[in-house]
Parts: sequence; C-alpha cells; structure tokens
Amino acid sequence: MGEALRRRLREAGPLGHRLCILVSGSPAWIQASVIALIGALPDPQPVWLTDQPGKCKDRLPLRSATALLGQDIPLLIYDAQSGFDPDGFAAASGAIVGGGVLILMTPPLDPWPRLPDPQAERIAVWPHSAPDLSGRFIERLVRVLRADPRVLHLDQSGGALSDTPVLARDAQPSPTDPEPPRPAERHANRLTQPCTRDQAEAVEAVIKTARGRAHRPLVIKAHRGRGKSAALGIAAGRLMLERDRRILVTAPSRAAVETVFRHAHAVLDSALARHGEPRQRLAFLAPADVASDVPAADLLLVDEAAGIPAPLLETLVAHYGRLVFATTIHGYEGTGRGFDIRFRQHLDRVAPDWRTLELEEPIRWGRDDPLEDLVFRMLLLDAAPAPDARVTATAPQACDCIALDRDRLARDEPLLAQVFGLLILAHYQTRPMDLRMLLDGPNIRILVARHQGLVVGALLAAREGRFTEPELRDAIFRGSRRPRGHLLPQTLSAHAGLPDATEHAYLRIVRIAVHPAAQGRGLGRQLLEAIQQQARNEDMDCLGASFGGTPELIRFWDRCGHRPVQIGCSRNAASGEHAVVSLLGISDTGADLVRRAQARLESALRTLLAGPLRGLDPGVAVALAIRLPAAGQTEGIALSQAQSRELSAFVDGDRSLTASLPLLADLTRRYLGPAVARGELDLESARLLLAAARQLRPVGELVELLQASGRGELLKRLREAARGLQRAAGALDAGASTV
Ligand SMILES: CC(=O)SCCNC(=O)CCNC(=O)[C@H](O)C(C)(C)COP(=O)(O)OP(=O)(O)OC[C@H]1O[C@@H](n2cnc3c(N)ncnc32)[C@H](O)[C@@H]1OP(=O)(O)O
Repeated sequence: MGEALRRRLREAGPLGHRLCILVSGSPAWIQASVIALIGALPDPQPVWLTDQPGKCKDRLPLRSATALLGQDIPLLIYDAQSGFDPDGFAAASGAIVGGGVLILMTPPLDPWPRLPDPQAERIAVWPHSAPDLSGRFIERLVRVLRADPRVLHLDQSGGALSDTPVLARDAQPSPTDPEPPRPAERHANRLTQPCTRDQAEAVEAVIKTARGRAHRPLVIKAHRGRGKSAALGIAAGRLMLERDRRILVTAPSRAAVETVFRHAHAVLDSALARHGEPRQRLAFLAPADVASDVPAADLLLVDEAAGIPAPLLETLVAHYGRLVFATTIHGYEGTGRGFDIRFRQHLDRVAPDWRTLELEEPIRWGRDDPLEDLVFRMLLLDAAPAPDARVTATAPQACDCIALDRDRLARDEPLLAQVFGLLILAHYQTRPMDLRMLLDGPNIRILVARHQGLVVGALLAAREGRFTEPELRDAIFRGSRRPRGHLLPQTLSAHAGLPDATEHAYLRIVRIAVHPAAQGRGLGRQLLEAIQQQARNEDMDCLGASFGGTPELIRFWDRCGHRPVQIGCSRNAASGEHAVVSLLGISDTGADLVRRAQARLESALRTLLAGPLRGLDPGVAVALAIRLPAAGQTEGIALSQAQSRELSAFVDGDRSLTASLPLLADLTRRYLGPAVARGELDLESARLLLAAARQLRPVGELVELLQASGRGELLKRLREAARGLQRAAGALDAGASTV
C-alpha cells in the first residue's frame, strides 16, 4: 500500500476521521487503481455507487444513494464518471463511519470531458438535454477538491499532483507492516443506548418534556451525524415502556423518521415483557395531516423541522402541549436557518419558556472530521447570506439590481455563498441540487440586488414555453406529455384549459428572496421590476411564478402586478399549502392570456370551493377571490328585487341560513372583492362568508373557525357580514344604473 495512504489512515483512525481519496484518469486506469486500493484498505467491503455497473451485480445505481442514509459504511466508492447527484452524494457521504474512506472516481480533471449527465436530468429544461458533467458546478467542485490538502489524489498523469501514493504490485502491505486502524468500532448497544454525552442529554430532555408541564417546547439542533433522530427514538421507546403514552411523530417525509422508529422499536424489543402493544402507540403522520386532523397525543415529535414551513410548525405549537422539534442546522434536507429566524420569534411570543439543546459531538465520526468539512464546502451546505447586522447598518432603501454572469458567480466564492445562502432562506427545502441548477440550469437568469457590496436580494428565473410543434402542443394540453421545466405553459394548458398557453413565451420566477433584515422596503418589488424589464427586452409574453399559496404571498405578488390564475387542488404533504400560479402580462397577447386565465379560475372556483378545495384555508380563498375580476362588475348584473328582499330577510334574522345559502353564494361571488376593497367587509367576515356560502362548511366547523361561543354568535356574525355585502351591492348597483 502507498506510504502516503498508510500514513493518512494511521493518522485518521484514532481520531475517528474519514479520508477522501480522489482517483482520476481514464476508465480502465481508475478501475484498476480502485481495485488495488480496495485490496489495500483494512476493510475491503465497499458500497459502490455507479451507473456503469459493468458485470458486477453488487454495485448500486447512483439514484439509490439517499437510501444509504442511516447505514454504517466503512468504504464508499462514488463513481462520478457516470454522473453526479449532489443530494445523493451528501446523503451517502453521511453514511461513512469514522475511520472510513470515500473513494471518488472521476475522469481526467484537465479538462473533465463533456459527457452527458443523467443525474442532472431534474434540472434540465426541455428541449435542452441535461447539463453535462463539465459544467460550472463540476468545475467548482474540482477546485474545492484540489484546494483541500487533506484529499489524497491519485491521478493518472502523476507527478504534477502532490502526494501521489504508489499502487504498484510490489507496494502491497508486507506481513511486517503494522495494520492501519480499522474504522471506529460502534457502540454495541447503540440502538437502545445513547452514544455520546450530548445524545444522552437529548434523550433525558425529551423524556423531561413528556413528563413535565405542558407548553414548554424543546428544540434540539444538530449538524448531521450527531444522532438527534436516534435520541428521539430512544426517548420515545423509554417513554412508552414507562407508561401507556401515545406518541406522534411527524417529519417532511416518512423516510426521514425511519431512524426514530428503528431506535424506539429496539428499545421496546429489548424489554421483552412489553413487546407488541406499545408499538401501536407510536405513529407517523405527515405534518399537514397533523395540523388539520389534530389527533390526540401525549407527545408530538417533529423531526427534520427545518424541512417544514414555519406557518405549519406554528399550527402544531397551537394544538399540542408537549412538543419536541429536532432540526438539522445545515444539511441536504433543508436548512435550519429559516427555521431559526422565523420560528424562534414565534416561540418567544407563544411559549417563552421553550428550551433548546445543541448536539455538538458527532457520533458517527470524530470532531473536526475532514470529510464533513469537505462535503460542506463542495455543496455549500452552510452557505449564509450577509450578516443581519451589516445589512441593517447599511439600511438599503434602493439598490442596484444587476444580472449576474454565472461564469463569474461560479468563480467568486463569497458572492456565490451569499446568493445561495439567500435562496436557502427563501425556501425551506433548498437542496444541494439547487446549487447545481443555479450554476448550470439551462435558460436560467439570475438577478441580484446589491448594496455596498452586500447581496440583499436575489431572483432566479427560467425561460419557458413557445412550443411550435402542433402535436406537442396538443399532447401537453391533453396532459400526455409533460416536458421537464415549462411549469407555466403546462399548467395553463393542461389544468386551466387554455390550449394556446403553450405558444406563449414566459419568464418564470423560480425563486425570489430578500434578506430578512431588508424586507418590506420595496426591494422585492424592485427585483420584479428589473426582471420585468428584462422580459420585455427578450420579447416575452408573460412573467409568472408558482408558490405555496399563503394570503401574504398572494398579496405580495398581487401588489407587484401579478394576478392569481390557478390553484392546485392537492396540498403539499410537508407544507399543507396549495400551489398558486400568478401571472403578469408583458405583451398584448400575454395580457389577454392573463385575463382569460383569471376568468377561468373564477369560473372553476364556483365548483372547486365546495368540492376539492373545501378544506382550503378560507383566508387563502378570500385572498384569491378578492383579486379576481368581480362578476358583479364584469357582467353588470344588479341585484334583482327578489334577491334584495331575500337578503334583507336574512340580515334582519327573518330567514334561515340554510335557505339563504344559494343567495349568499351568488352575492359572495359577485360582491366580495368590491366589498373588501370599499371597506364594507373586513377580511375576517369575508373568510366567514366564503367558508359558509362557497365552501359549504358545516356549522360546527364554522363555529370553530370563528372561535365563536356557539351557533348564536356565528349567525350574528354572518348576518353582519351579509349586511356588508348588501351595502357594497347597493353602492355598486346604484353606480351601474347611473352610467
Ligand atoms: C416563487 C417564489 O420564490 S415564492 C417565495 C417568495 N419568497 C419568500 O417567501 C422568501 C421570504 N420572503 C422574502 O424574501 C420577501 O419577503 C419577499 C420576496 C416575499 C418580498 O420582498 P420585500 O422586499 O419584503 O417586498 P416589498 O417591500 O418589495 O413589497 C412589495 C409589496 O408587497 C407587499 N408585501 C411584501 N411582503 C408581504 C407580506 N409578507 N404580506 C403581505 N404583503 C406583503 C408589500 O406591502 C408591498 O406592497 P405595497 O407597496 O402596496 O405596500
């Protein structure tokens, strides 16, 4: 075995550090080198990830990398010749145990040949093929790898690179060579016992939260590999053994809680007497389902909380007394920073006694592990925007909005970290693959708002649409073809029923973010105005966006001129939000498309609100309804005398709610927007009217929604709300009749 390799292993083993060996060259050379390396390493049982398995059945495809999370791998081989998936790489590298080795196989680095990369398919925008492996992302990756003196580099061209160990046949270990240490032995009972002092403290803190007084949430924070999910599982198992408790577990995905369940079950299994029954008292539910159904539980464990939007977490705090949130500070699962900023403030307000605990000691590898540090830098997992204090101090009111050249961005690390850090903040599930999209995604434009050298806002837009082939347009309309990317033409054509939407050209704002310390000062609007100008210069028809529909975001887009034109019928399982599409016409045909799409949405909502969208937050339904052209204005139909009499009878308490619902539904459609705009109806009353008359929610649900004392109060509030509609209708109809 090469002396350099042996020395590194000897140094790394006792510290629990993991080693990265980069092997680059021709396919045959690196294959032979890796085989020699495997033979030379103390634990020759590799997990080999590649999309070029050859004749070897024991190799796993790259796409299965995320499934390795939670396993203990002493030797991982990642074959980047056949593709590089940043999400999978981050997950798989986290499965390598202390003292273990990562072998990264790459083609020759000078230059990396232009090979298509199937792993990058997710960021491809039809009709372009996926970016190849020689893009900016890979170039930067190579720079980071080469700059790290702790990476051992075996390169076919030899010489030029430092530390090239010899892998010749005669360099095999001799019987007199001391054995390098094996990867760290793991704790024998680690499924049922904490491995570190930090983890033991976390287990105790969870148990204390379950036993202690209500409304004292616990927040456990940790980098990956600190055993926070295991701590949740061990504590859950112990609590269920102690007494009959129902513990609910939620996380952005079922796969994310597999570790919690594995440890809880191991604790239960080790206490044989209680085997069986208690398992049923531990259940998983998606966050949105917990928030809407609020099933009874003695303790709610929320794992990977950073991957759940803050409003949903706030709902959980409102409904559950005993709660533990566990969150990764930086990771491919979603970043803890967004969680920290917004959710912390909420906890301070509603549960000021909340406690926090940080797990620092890694359990899978040693402190200051070089591989952890390397993966962070390769994928910018800890990218952060400019510090709040610096942004606050410069107090930007207006900024330069400039288009970024991506070649420059890829070479300017501080700039890249600030931009990516902002985008991470803007979306709770930003992943390493998004870094690759930022640098290599075809048809991507980036704008940044800068002030005194600081990035205070960023916008990412993708070009979509303008399909010319009639067959393809028809296939998209029928929903049988879904070209990757192209969300706007596809949604408008297949879901909103506007076949010609495929012919238009769009710039879709994939992401927009303003630094938290500079929000509410017009910078978001300024960025949108800048991209609008760019869209005009590029002869686009529309600007658009798709986002998790909250009343606040619908208002933001609307205030910037973007009208809501579509809402999805299903909600996102992690966020509980329905996707909303908004659109702004740039050309005349674009403006016409927006008008038609709005009319379609208005008409669709007539049936959807009482059907698939019956559970939609009425606040979101109001936010949409008041921004659609009111039928009362467009159709010019005034209240008939019979309707006027019926409405007065309801308002005066002479007619029942059930008998008045059809009329209230009609009037809400026609006058809700104008009534809110004229101040005749407040938003709370508008929500109530919409929930009652359009969503046809039962009285019990309406009482709960209003937090009213009972049916009597509900009816009183509904009659007051109807009076607001009556006033708006009277004023509008009087205006129409005098025209
Ligand atoms: C496709 C997507 O990316 S959707 C996700 C959008 N991004 C995020 O949610 C990330 C976190 N949020 C942010 O970064 C920012 O708050 C943004 C981008 C939403 C808004 O940027 P800001 O600079 O704060 O907005 P700006 O000050 O320009 O406001 C423009 C208008 O929107 C309104 N507005 C802005 N934020 C909100 C809000 N949260 N609720 C209601 N209205 C709002 C403002 O009142 C203003 O209207 P006005 O001029 O009539 O008063």
